[in-house]
Amino acid sequence: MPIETNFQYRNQLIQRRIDMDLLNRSIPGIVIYAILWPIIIFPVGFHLEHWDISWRFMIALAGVSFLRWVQRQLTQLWYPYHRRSWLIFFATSSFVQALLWGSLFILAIHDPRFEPIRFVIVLAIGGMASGAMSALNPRLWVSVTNVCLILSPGIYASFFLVENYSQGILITIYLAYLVMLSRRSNKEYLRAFRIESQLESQRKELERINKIDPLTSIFNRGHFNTAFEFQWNAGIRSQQEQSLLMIDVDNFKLINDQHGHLFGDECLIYVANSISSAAKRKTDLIARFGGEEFAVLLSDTSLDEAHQLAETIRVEIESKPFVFDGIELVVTVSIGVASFIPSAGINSIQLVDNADKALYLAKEQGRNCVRSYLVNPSSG
Ligand SMILES: Nc1nc2c(ncn2[C@@H]2O[C@H](COP(=O)(O)OP(=O)(O)OP(=O)(O)O)[C@@H](O)[C@H]2O)c(=O)[nH]1
Repeated sequence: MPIETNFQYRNQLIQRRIDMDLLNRSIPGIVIYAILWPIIIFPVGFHLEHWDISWRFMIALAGVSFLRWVQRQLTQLWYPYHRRSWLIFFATSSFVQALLWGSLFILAIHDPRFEPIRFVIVLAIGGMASGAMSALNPRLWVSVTNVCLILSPGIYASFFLVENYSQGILITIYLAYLVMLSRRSNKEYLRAFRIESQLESQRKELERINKIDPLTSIFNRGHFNTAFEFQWNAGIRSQQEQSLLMIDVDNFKLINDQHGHLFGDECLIYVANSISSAAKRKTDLIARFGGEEFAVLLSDTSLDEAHQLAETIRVEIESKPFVFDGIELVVTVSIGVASFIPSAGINSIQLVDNADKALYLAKEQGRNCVRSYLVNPSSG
């Protein structure tokens, strides 16, 4: 993936995670915003005396909560296709609900009909503002706007409708305190989030390093063993033939001795690349098995097909001289091939043993050749 696309993708994942945190943290609010009003008015019988305003607020608050609940249910279908409209709907619906409570705040402060429930409304609004601040914190603009919409109508009513300045100042200080707190917790949230993402990418990198041979950048033996075991067991179910190539560089000790270890290392990289360019199927598992030995596991491949591929690899390596540091060298490999249809009675190690035996035969019979393990391997 190009760096820019990778960055965009990572950024998308981060935005998605933040939005889902926002959604999940706001779920309790969906219920609380809707049920708080009936809890306040029913016990004191406010709805009997002022049924008109009571029912209007009840329907409005429950309606917005219902829409927010519907959005939550549709998130899986909606969010991936149109994140922007999802976020706008989320913010608008929570702002409308905050504004409804803000209007109740004005009424509680200056409308005499609200006298019996004034204290409870103020208490509920104070709690709700601080709850909204922490729940909506993943997006600072959503939490700050929400808190402002809940509390600023109370500030307006205190200063301009009932001229209770100390009350107005108190609510203003409370609002400023919540905004400051909101900024701080948002910073902490993002910091924790960044640390978590860094740890996650470090974990993935470690996992990758654990699987990869640092010299040749193909899989190492540890990963090969795990993947081989997995593929073998899958083969027992599917009854697909599994073939294994064991590839060994010929006279590699001599190459090292004559041209040095650095040259030898580059030579191993060259061989690994040549094998990778010949064994192209996504299911081919290529690994460095040991020093100058490589293994290729081919699933759903017969012995004949594996032998052909081994021959292609051998010819490919032999035909293009390896050049490093001005030195040109013809490198050759010997390859042992073995094949099995996995069954519960056969240990996967048997396939490795057979491929090793065939490799040994190839070395014995002059190197730079391919030998297959048959019932009688010498007939390969
Ligand atoms: N440069 C380098 N050499 C390595 C590495 N791993 C193993 N070797 C060397 O590979 C050589 C393998 O030698 P041998 O096992 O005798 O095999 P060979 O010389 O290839 O002989 P045949 O396999 O019989 O053709 C040893 O000298 C190891 O030190 C490595 O990562 N880099």
